[in-house]
Amino acid sequence: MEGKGKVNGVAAMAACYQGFDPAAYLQYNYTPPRADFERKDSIVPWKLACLHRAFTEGDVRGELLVDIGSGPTLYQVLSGCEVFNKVLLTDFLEVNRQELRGWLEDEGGCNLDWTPYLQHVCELEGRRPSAWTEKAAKLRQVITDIVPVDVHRPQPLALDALPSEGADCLVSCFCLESVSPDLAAFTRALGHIGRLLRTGGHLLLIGALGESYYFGGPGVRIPVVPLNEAQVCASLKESGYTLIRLEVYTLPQDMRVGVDDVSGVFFVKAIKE
Ligand SMILES: Nc1ncnc2c1ncn2[C@@H]1O[C@@H](CSCCNC[C@@H]2Cc3ccc([N+](=O)[O-])cc3CN2)[C@@H](O)[C@H]1O
Repeated sequence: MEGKGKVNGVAAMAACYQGFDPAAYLQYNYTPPRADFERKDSIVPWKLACLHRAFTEGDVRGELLVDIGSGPTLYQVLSGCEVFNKVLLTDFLEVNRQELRGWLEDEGGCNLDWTPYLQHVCELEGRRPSAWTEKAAKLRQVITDIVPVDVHRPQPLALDALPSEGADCLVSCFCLESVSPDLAAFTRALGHIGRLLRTGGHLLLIGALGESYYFGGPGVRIPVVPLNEAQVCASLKESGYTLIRLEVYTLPQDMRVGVDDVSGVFFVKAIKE
């Protein structure tokens, strides 16, 4: 029964994603108030600070960074692009891969202006905000490809997508809990992506706490497995990671804008044993 339930749950989830609307999703989550660089308690600056610290504190190094479930967003790799000379972006939907290619090709074909994000991360790096053009060029230089991914497959990427030794670092933001029908599927997915990571490589994981649904577009209600910190830590341990740091952001009331029922956001830095 569990096997049958597993297939139906994952297939049903994939069906939900057919209505995903990148432009709406970006509007819901990556514009003010959730992305307000003037507000100390806005969510996006908190996420960017976690990622900046994690990538620059000296233990994360190597050749290849893979972003699992990039969606239509780039913020996940704005710090990592200064540390790795190869960045692989991945997503399940062609509409999201197309959104990312639109930015990469720099012909105005994308639905969000990433300039304020680039400027903010430059400031975190002690650079002038006007260095954002150099950061954009750096990012366009290190992104090697934008490929399909399915975290429910034991091999989430095509076999030729990675070198045999695997990735040196994985980053994944708001993906696993949003594509898993239940906690067991979330934990299995963590294990699947772990197989893409070399032993001793780092996992940087951002996700939602207490989220049971979100809107991936007007009227596109997508179920999410609600997680708490203890479940995240237990799933990491069960999937072969050692936790280095867990940080939690609790949403202020005015960050609850009706596009989901998220109560908090977690940031995890872990290492694959
Ligand atoms: N089987 C699969 N394998 C890999 N990726 C898959 C699969 N299926 C769908 N995908 C891919 O995964 C998806 C990633 S976007 C998931 C959105 N997560 C929830 C949303 C995000 C969000 C953002 C910001 C804040 N905040 O507080 O600031 C809160 C929240 C909470 N709501 C999407 O790209 C899909 O294309």
